[in-house]
Amino acid sequence: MTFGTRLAAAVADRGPVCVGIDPHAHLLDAWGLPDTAAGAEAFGLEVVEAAAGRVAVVKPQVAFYERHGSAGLAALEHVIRVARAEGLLVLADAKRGDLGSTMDAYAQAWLTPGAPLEVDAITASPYLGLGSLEPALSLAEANEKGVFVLCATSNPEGAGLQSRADAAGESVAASIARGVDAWNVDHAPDGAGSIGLVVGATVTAADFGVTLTSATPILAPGFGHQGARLADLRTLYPAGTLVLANVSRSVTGTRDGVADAIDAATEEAR
Ligand SMILES: O=c1ccn([C@@H]2O[C@H](COP(=O)(O)O)[C@@H](O)[C@H]2O)c(=O)[nH]1
Repeated sequence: MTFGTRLAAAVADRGPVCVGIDPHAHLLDAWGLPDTAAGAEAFGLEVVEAAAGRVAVVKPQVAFYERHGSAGLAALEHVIRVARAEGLLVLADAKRGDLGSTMDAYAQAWLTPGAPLEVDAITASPYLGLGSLEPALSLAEANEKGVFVLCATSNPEGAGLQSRADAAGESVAASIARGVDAWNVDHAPDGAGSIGLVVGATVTAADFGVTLTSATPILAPGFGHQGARLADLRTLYPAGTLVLANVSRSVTGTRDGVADAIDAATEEAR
């Protein structure tokens, strides 16, 4: 079954909340864990335990494991394995992006069955041109995986670049959205696309000239800590779009409160 179809079924079953696994040093400290690979692993496993059966997707932020070197990557591998075994879809926020032949290697690392870091989907950066991501999109399709391409990001610095328009008036973000949508229409005629866009909840897609469609799933970071409200989910994104509403710091602030915070987030999003 394609990633897009699995994602649509999981979101229909468990709702749109995606739980971010971001073991910031200050969170490890608040949880009474060491700022080490072992601490990040324990954090990740506890978040997975709380998320399992509650939400469709978890999103480990790869940077917080990479900062611990090879031990951190081993910890991430373990967290990913346990999450997938628990029936969660795992979207690795790796933001990979490079020229085609290197992009192919990134895709082999993350999107190949049996690879140590195998996940269900990754985030990717189109800064080298959307076409440079093609090897990852093709491998994702062959292996029934997904890729979420940065489009209009939630950070305040993003718009300065992403809203820049070409001579015809099309913004960078709109051109990425159009290209991803065309891929999904071509490759997923049933309408459940496996290639998504990252469109932050702190921005308005229309301000970038971006049209969101039902063919293309959306990863929406920016809820909670960055200021957007889950209660506004349906006004922020058009009806009919499959949206993953990411919450990271706002549900992992206290070690014994993660499950309750996830339940509250799910309720608010509903
Ligand atoms: O546009 C983007 C793309 C990715 N992110 C990532 O999402 C989480 C947000 O964490 P919060 O604690 O919920 O703010 C984090 O991993 C970012 O790197 C984003 O925020 N915006």
